[in-house]
Amino acid sequence: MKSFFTENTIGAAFVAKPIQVGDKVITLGIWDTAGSERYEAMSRIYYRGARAAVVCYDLTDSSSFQRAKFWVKELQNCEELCKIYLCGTKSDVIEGDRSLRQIDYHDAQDFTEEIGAQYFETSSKTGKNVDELFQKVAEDYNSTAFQFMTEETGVDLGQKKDSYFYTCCHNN
Ligand SMILES: Nc1nc2c(ncn2[C@@H]2O[C@H](COP(=O)(O)OP(=O)(O)OP(=O)(O)O)[C@@H](O)[C@H]2O)c(=O)[nH]1
Repeated sequence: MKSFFTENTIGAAFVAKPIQVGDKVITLGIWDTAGSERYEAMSRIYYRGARAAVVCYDLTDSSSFQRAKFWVKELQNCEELCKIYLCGTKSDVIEGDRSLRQIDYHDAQDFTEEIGAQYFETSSKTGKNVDELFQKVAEDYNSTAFQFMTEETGVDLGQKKDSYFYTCCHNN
């Protein structure tokens, strides 16, 4: 998720975010990929091998929810091990005026349950729920790291500090 007031993403932007989980520090490697169709092929490069994906949509724009569904399907088909977090953005806007909400909270939650994901509503403007979302990603990663150890022979993710994951935002 990007900082507030940004240019359109072309390709992807990367940031490393260390997060304290118990007595460990998990450093998330976050790729912020372009949400627009124009950069679809490029976005695919970044989610390969991702352990988590935050698929964002704009709570005030129903077409962005449809687009988020597209990415969810794509991730489910291509990245079996990738845990999905669905994220409705611009919660500050709908808190200011509820009539601007285009996706009902319960509909988003139902969809999230259907796909076995987790749902968050955030604001990049106020920062609301953003830390909570990344904290959850890091905690989930930490608790499944040992499971991956058995699948990836020779790679001890319990010792490895980085977990690479990506976000696909579509707020426009
Ligand atoms: N009020 C409010 N505006 C937001 C929020 N998040 C994004 N915006 C605005 O929405 C517009 C698009 O935001 P971006 O973060 O560039 O959206 P994006 O979907 O990631 O766009 P791409 O990078 O092109 O994929 C910008 O004008 C932002 O300032 C938010 O949480 N609240």
